[in-house]
Amino acid sequence: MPTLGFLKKKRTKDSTGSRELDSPTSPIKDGSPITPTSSKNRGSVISKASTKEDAHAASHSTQASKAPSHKPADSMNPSTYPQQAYATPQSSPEPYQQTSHNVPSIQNLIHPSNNQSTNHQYQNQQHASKPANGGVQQSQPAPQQVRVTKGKYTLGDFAIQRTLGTGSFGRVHLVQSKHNQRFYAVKVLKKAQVVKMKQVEHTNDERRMLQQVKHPFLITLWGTFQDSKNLYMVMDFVEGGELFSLLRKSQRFPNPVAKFYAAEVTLALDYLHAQNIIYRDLKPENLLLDRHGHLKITDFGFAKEVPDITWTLCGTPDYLAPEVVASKGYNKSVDWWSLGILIFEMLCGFTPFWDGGSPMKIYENILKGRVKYPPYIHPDAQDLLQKLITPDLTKRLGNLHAGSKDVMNHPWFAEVTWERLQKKDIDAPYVPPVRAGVGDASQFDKYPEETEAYGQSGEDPHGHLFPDF
Ligand SMILES: Nc1ncnc2c1ncn2[C@@H]1O[C@H](COP(=O)(O)OP(=O)(O)OP(=O)(O)O)[C@@H](O)[C@H]1O
Repeated sequence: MPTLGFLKKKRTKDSTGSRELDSPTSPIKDGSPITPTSSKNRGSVISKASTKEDAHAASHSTQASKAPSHKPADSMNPSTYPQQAYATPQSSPEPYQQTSHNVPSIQNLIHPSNNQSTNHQYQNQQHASKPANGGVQQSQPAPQQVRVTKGKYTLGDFAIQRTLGTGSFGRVHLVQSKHNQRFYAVKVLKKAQVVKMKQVEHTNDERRMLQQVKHPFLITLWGTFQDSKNLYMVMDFVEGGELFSLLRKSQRFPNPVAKFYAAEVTLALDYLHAQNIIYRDLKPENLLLDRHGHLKITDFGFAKEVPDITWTLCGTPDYLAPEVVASKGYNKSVDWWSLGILIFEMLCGFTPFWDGGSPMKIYENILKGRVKYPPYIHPDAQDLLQKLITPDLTKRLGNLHAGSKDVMNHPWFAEVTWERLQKKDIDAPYVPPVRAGVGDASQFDKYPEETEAYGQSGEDPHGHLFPDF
């Protein structure tokens, strides 16, 4: 039975990939709903493997695995989901005051938002007109031109504030611009660490990809710079915290809530794939909530522009597609597999191949490909999941001739009005309790602060590897 302390347990990320295991209990052995730990110890597999051998070796040695563990929930009655999930979260009684916004409702998916204030910034974007085939828009066109990040910044332009999150190579800080007083998030990467972990190419890719993309559900990069030790990426500060935290507090999401987030992710994947970008690291930790409760995908550390196929082993163990685990060449199909894992995790509170926490065990399970669907999953959702979490690339939805349209046209998404969703013209099921625009970081975990000063001058042996920063 989960206790308050259990759910409150700090999720720590670390660079060694160690994980906390609360219980070796298999998630759905006895059919009882389970709840995972709130410990965010599920990091990414990071390998710059270019051959099968490299990839296998890397999967055994360099993965930084952070998987959730699971415990049986005490009482989870699906009929009480909306109230239970949001009105009485187990880990924190305060933040989830019930408002008209945070009562999840299927209506949210089909009725436009009254909140016009969220729309203005997207209304000039191009949208394909609604086809007669069930309301799914065409894949979004690639932008006419690459968005150029604004000018060059320096550390002196910002007042660095608290840490919002940490990753394998550095951390993300809340900062305030000394010029316009606005708040931003700055990702600081230690160059030596990036080089040591053979992530130079991925880091340069991350910068390039982020500069290139512009979409309502993708993070905006405003600029980059570097000093002798660190790389800096200036992004929008996304105030509502990680979807991961909300999911752990809620244990699992009601069907319409999972559908809302899955639909926003689907639009983002559709956009990325239209530009031949594979995202490769889909998971709730990388999905942030903006002040209105809409998603922003962050962390493009593994995003890759790939017109055809690629072989790199990267991602997060629980979310890896079998073709990645088996070190076969792969393409955009891996993101659709991960979307299936994400939807499963949102609906169940645990990932389908989790088993005792060992990445090797997870990989074995992925290759076996057997998924047990708990009885509370809606039949339409299960049908979609079966079509996404399939090793057969000739059957995986999203990877077929019609691409993302097959996913968007699936019956589980039937009530989604994609054009309105794209314009954020549909109320989110949960609005984070933040004070907008004032640097309110209350939705983020607290981390020990960096002790080494930024902005040091001196020897810079790695600077030449990052010419675009
Ligand atoms: N733009 C942002 N606004 C607010 N918080 C952010 C933003 N970007 C990142 N964060 C926070 O910082 C955390 C780490 O960011 P990110 O995942 O980009 O780092 P990373 O070093 O690539 O991590 P990992 O090692 O898991 O890949 C995120 O999980 C999130 O909590």
